[in-house]
Amino acid sequence: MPALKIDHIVKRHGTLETLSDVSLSVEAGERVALLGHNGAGKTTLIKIVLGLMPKTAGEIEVLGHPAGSAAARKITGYLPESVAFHGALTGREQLHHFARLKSTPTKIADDLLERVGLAHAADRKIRTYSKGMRQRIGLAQVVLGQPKLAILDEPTSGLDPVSRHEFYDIVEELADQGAAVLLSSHALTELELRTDRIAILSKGQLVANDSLQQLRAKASLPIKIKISAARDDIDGMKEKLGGQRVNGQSLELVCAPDKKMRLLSTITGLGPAVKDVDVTPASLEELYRYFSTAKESAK
Ligand SMILES: Nc1ncnc2c1ncn2[C@@H]1O[C@H](COP(=O)(O)OP(=O)(O)OP(=O)(O)O)[C@@H](O)[C@H]1O
Repeated sequence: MPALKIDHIVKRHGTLETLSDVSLSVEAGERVALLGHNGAGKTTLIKIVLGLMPKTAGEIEVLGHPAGSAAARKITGYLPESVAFHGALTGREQLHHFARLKSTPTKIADDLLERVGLAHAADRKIRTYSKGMRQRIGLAQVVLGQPKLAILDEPTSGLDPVSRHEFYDIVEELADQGAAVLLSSHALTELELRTDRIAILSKGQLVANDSLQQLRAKASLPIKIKISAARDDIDGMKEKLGGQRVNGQSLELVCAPDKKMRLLSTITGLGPAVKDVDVTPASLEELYRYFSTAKESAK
């Protein structure tokens, strides 16, 4: 049984259909990124999963429990996009409060403050915290309940690169402990390595739902190959291989994925004339653009 099963969900606001027949599952231990333009329907879907907004049609289950039921809420952790805490409480007091609500020993909350890098500020009022520090309290609050499903809405917006990295380490630990993670974000580059599957919503429809590797195979977007020449014979190399000359000593080629191995074998055949080769497959950003616009251009 998947930890989260979203089955043919439809949401209408009056005549406006914001989710059209969306189906998506997340397994225990899996990290799924939910992507989409502004207004694509991500927050609407998340609110329905949490039971905060009624659906028009379809079913959602969290480990077999209906979305929004007490049993589903008990095993779900949620970090909203703009997390708000009581500014007059210290980080420790706030987390102890959550621990009591979740019937968890406060010692675990203290350990988590350390884990999210807030031990030094634990006894300061939250109103003195930066956005990143508040996000860390938010993540600690999610981890505290040992959720079976963690839903993180734009969790890293406003975080610096180091904090983002540490944030994803904790998300990974959560998944390693068996939680299913559904994470909405616009920060595509960081998601490439830190999620197992990518789901793309476009105008309320799920237009992609696969691993990065599978999405690359389906889109079959061109691959970039950059060759650095060992000697000053880049023009000779360009004559043999084609492509564009860049930065004096390098050549950039673009090829279809199924032509890659043949081209690489031609390049290695040039022997010591080639100093280095970089192969860059389609990035998540390029795939995202491809899948979120493919539907529109097909119309
Ligand atoms: N209560 C509501 N009444 C009417 N329309 C709504 C309501 N809530 C959301 N919508 C519409 O539903 C669509 C999806 O909105 P949603 O907030 O889910 O998008 P999103 O993908 O989360 O966008 P963002 O990345 O900007 O947060 C938008 O067109 C929005 O205007």
